[in-house]
Amino acid sequence: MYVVTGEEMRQIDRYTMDQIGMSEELLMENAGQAFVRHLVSSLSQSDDILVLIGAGNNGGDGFVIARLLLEQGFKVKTWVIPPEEHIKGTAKLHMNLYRHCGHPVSNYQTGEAQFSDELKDCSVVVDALLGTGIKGSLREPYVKVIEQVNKARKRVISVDIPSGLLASESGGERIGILADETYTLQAPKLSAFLYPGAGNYGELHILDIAIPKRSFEEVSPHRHLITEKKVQATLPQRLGHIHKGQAGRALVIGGADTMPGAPTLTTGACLRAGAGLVTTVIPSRIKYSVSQKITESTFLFLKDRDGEMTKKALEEDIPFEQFDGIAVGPGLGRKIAKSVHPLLYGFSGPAVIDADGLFHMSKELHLWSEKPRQSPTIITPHPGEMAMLTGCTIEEVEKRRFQCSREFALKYGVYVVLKGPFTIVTTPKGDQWVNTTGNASLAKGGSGDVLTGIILAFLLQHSTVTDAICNAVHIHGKLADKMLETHDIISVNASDLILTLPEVLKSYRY
Ligand SMILES: NC(=O)C1=CN([C@@H]2O[C@H](COP(=O)(O)OP(=O)(O)OC[C@H]3O[C@@H](n4cnc5c(N)ncnc54)[C@H](O)[C@@H]3O)[C@@H](O)[C@H]2O)[C@H](O)CC1
Ligand SMILES: [K+]
Repeated sequence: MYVVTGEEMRQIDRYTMDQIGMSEELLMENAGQAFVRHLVSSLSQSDDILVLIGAGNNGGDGFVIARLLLEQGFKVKTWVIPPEEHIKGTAKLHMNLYRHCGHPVSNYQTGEAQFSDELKDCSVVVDALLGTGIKGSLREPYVKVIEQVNKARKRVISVDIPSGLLASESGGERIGILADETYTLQAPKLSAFLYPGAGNYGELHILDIAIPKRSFEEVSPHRHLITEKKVQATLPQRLGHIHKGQAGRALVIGGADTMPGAPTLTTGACLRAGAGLVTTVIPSRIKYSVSQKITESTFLFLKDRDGEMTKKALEEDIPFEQFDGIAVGPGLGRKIAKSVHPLLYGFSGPAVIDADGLFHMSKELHLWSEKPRQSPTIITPHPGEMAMLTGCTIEEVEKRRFQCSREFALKYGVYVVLKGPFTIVTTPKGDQWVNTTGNASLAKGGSGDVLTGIILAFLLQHSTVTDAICNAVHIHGKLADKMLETHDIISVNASDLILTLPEVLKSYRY
């Protein structure tokens, strides 16, 4: 499943029409058919449905939807919002088809007062005002109508995208329909995953309107959705004759006097996610508090200063060659200078850099561009850490989540896991994967440490790095979703996620 910009969707449509030979009329009919097929089970014959039609092809979809609903006996009022003569091309063709069936159209331009009354009295609004063709700031009469719809607090269902939003941008101050559900056509658009606009989408559904795979392959968008099906098919298997060394020897480096919990969580998650052996490297001074909490890992206690492991101890006292993969950073501390590149450069396995590890990395980026690692490096920044790494503000990172992480991944040859609602995984070649699991309970200290542990464990058990990371991100979100079945959203702790791993992983087995 691809994730596309408005421009890519236009190219895909063009290819489908010009090269495959499917007409726009057919695609529009398919869009309306698919929309109605999915919607009818949640509608009742007593619903009063208002279909709002704009000037472009999104409005054309609206005419198909209105016709099909009327033919099935639903009560539908169809409102054309711009002057009717603005409706052209394929949308006009479907308007005529609708009219030829004997169905009536109301015009907002001549019936504003009646529109307000009907909006007040309806139970469902179908938003077919504007789709991916919108440019620049929203013009009248759309601004007024959208504000009115948002105030009316009806069940609102948007066609393709909530009208007013741009397909590829985050929304910001834009006025847009606040939908309860959005039925997007064939492939989700970027703005479905970029806040604040993503909040306008409501529940996102993806409709198959029969655009062939070939059209997508020709345009080849580099973004994909992480799907449950793919995760299920690629989760690590454990063979009967395997021994613990073959399930991956993991090294977790982190912790400081003020942060003993972070490496504890990473280690716990790494064990629960299947690593065969885990060694936790922490400063001597927290050895009792951490080792008491983890039964199954072994430890290396390093010399510390000001409660943190020293640069010298990190570089000289760890037998890196004994391990298959590393996670460095959780609770590592920032008080004294450390360097991540020399630790990892000669290491032959995958390495995950998180939290304070990213802080130290941000001070030595020249090293990473001069000497990229041969083995996979995975960084797991939240937007604040991404801002630190790129020199952008957090707002800029949030607005340009896809671009920002891709630019960084390409420049430094690393995998980037940009965390947040809809975490984006980017490969060093620039392919991107968007995650849709998880919820706001993860906005709590420690949840990132758990993710790092799962990523490390999966890296040691999967045959491809991208699958390992995508599956870890997906399962981590799923843990939070599972927790909400029994816990309130504000009271899920990071350690609860680790306890939920066995049940969630089991539910993914065939
Ligand atoms: N994806 C597909 O395969 C299919 C998509 N369909 C639908 O088509 C729309 C895109 O249609 P398009 O005609 O390009 O654009 P819109 O309907 O979004 O609107 C264009 C319309 O809006 C006016 N306009 C532009 N900018 C503004 C603005 N800032 N303020 C007000 N008005 C604006 C412009 O003048 C045009 O008149 C897609 O989303 C799908 O819903 C096909 O139906 C099936 C195939
Ligand atoms: K719309």
